[in-house]
Amino acid sequence: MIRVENLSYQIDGNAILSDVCCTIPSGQVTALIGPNGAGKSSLLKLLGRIETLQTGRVQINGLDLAQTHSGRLARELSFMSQNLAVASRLRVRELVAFGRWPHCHGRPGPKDLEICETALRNFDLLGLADRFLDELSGGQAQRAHLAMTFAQDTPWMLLDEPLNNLDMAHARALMRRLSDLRDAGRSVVIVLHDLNHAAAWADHLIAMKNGRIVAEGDADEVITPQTLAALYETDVQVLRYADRPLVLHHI
Ligand SMILES: Nc1ncnc2c1ncn2[C@@H]1O[C@H](COP(=O)(O)OP(=O)(O)OP(=O)(O)O)[C@@H](O)[C@H]1O
Repeated sequence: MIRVENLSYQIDGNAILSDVCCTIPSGQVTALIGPNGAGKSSLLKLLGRIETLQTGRVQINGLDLAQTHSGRLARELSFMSQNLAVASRLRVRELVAFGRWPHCHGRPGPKDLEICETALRNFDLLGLADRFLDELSGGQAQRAHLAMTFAQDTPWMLLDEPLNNLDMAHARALMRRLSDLRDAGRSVVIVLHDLNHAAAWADHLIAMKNGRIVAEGDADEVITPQTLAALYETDVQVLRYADRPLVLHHI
């Protein structure tokens, strides 16, 4: 599990996260939801040690985040950012191979090559493997970064809005793949704006607003008209489909 204790975070004196406490269960898909600016990415970046902890403590499977060696951490968790920094003269295959760095330190063996090939195949990238990253569409680039993250093959995956730019078929395929990983014992923390993907696939949801957690639980506990109206300050209808909440918010 990830245990978050009394996490507060400021930028230039402004409170971004205030006294966040939560337990993120292992072996589940946990979705972070909430309006723009709620603090979801900030929390995820602190969990992935992309940003440095200021106040509070985080333990990941018993490892103290602040004390863990970078090499060890990179074998425990992978992180995919919302903002993809694309190094243009890199080919897709080379980007995906970077995912193996924590395991092989630049000297890939047969197992590393096989994992990269599987990641390329799983994200529909075999035909694009030798393309430069700046020759890809937005969704193809997103899939290339996802393939790199999958190739890292860690017990925990932290993904910030991974559905960005993905068409509906690739979005559903990704969520299915995450669900399969969960069934194989992996743990996923995912920032999602699409509440129906959260309702359909997440085992646990954490709703954030103004740098605080305002609701937590399974989809039936969190995806309610009352909670969503308070969270997003807009009217929302919640129906049911396939025994899950279905959110209507587009008209
Ligand atoms: N580098 C920065 N400098 C100043 N303020 C920042 C910086 N990064 C984030 N913030 C602020 O921190 C708050 C939380 O941002 P964060 O990106 O964590 O929200 P979010 O819930 O992920 O939002 P979104 O859904 O829009 O991606 C926002 O008010 C944002 O303006």
